[in-house]
Amino acid sequence: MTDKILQVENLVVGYGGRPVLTDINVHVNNNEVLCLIGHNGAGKSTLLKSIFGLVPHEGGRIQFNGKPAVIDPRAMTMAGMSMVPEGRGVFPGMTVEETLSLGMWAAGVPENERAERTDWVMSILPVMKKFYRTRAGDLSGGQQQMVSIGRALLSRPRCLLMDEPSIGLAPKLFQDLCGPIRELQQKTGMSILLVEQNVKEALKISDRVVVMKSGQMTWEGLPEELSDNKKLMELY
Ligand SMILES: Nc1ncnc2c1ncn2[C@@H]1O[C@H](COP(=O)(O)OP(=O)(O)OP(=O)(O)O)[C@@H](O)[C@H]1O
Repeated sequence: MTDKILQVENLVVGYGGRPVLTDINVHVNNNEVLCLIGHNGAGKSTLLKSIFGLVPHEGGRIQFNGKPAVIDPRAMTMAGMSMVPEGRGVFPGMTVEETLSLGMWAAGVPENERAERTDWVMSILPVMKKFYRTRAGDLSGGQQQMVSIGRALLSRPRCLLMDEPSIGLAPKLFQDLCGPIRELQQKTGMSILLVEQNVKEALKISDRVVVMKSGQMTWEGLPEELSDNKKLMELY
């Protein structure tokens, strides 16, 4: 087993011929939380989408668990990757129970394992039990975010991609979510690639940080190196 669960080399991605990621090199180790930060439009979401097979790349390569990644999110899920998309991606008309069932179907979880998987996710995010039969559209932003994270965990990923989970959440709610996520990551040895604008909270649960600017990686280091706001400003 390689110590790098994910390796991205010389990645080039664009939309309609316009380059967005020009030469990205980044890796995620087994059992670590890597925080990816950068200003709006730097290309963070595009990077996550290309890693998860939602957006094709024009150059470079992505290796996941020692194998080339494919441009097929379902295949990537089967291979052990999962994504919490920006904006949560829950269907307002579906209850939490239905959302999780659909998620398990999409992730190819065998029918006889689905009850146990649901129980496992509920044990990580127990507050979800309270709104299990509520339609996602009737939930608060924080509750919807929990559903989105719960759904991503159902496949028991080895690597979880999270795109700005704090968006639309009160800072306290995001703090409340960070604890169980870090705990789960440490318990399972899962890796997390976390894109976050709430840098202060994100750094608290991260092992390493990369900064992205205009489609390129511009800095890599430890969270404590960014505790000084001045340094952070320089890098942005
Ligand atoms: N589907 C798309 N088609 C065309 N251009 C796109 C598309 N998605 C993103 N872009 C462009 O690619 C660039 C990078 O966007 P991206 O969303 O990856 O950045 P980001 O760092 O995640 O920004 P934010 O923090 O605002 O979410 C932007 O200029 C954006 O307008």
